[in-house]
Amino acid sequence: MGTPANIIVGSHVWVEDPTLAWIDGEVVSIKNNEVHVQTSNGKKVNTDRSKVFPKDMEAPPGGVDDMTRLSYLHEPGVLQNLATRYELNEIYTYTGSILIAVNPFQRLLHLYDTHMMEQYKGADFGELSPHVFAIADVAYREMINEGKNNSILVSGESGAGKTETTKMLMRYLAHLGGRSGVEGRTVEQQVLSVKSSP
Ligand SMILES: Nc1ncnc2c1ncn2[C@@H]1O[C@H](COP(=O)(O)OP(=O)(O)OP(=O)(O)O)[C@@H](O)[C@H]1O
Repeated sequence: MGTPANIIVGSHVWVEDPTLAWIDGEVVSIKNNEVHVQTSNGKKVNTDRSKVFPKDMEAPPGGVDDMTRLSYLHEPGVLQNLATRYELNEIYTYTGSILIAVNPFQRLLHLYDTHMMEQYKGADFGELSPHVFAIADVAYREMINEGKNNSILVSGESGAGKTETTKMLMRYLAHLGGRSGVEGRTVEQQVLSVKSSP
């Protein structure tokens, strides 16, 4: 995460904050490698130039749905984008072909209903809003088209939402399999019952 050299007096920047992780502010002076920043919450911070990151003042108010479109792909930029989207209940964001999911800690039922599954079925990747169904759809289609096994890696720290995400992936894949199966159970019921077995 290199720091661009174009930090000057008046630049809008991000600096580390012990409580908020990052806070935005404006550079008021620079002496050698020490940068003085007036933060938006009224503090004065003196820090090394290498710890000051430019803030994109032209970022769309609702954030971007693919982080490769961020002007600055640094930690505060990424976190700011995720937080902006999260406030709008947009829990999914792409970084290229990778999906980032932020745990909503609430049921967002509209995100996972049958109507939503139907929308993602066969849709070009990136055509619709970032979603776990889009990832499952691409993986499934590649598997069918190339006739090879495929995998989806779900990773994150404890409590991040891996189990929920995996459930949604399996539900979508089972939905694609769609026909009624043995003993009158749908493929979805069969797949989900396999997962919950001890
Ligand atoms: N997409 C989601 N929608 C609604 N709630 C969610 C979602 N993802 C996570 N949660 C909530 O967060 C809780 C923790 O998520 P989950 O069990 O999936 O985490 P995990 O990454 O599998 O954790 P661990 O590694 O500790 O098993 C869930 O019980 C659920 O309440």
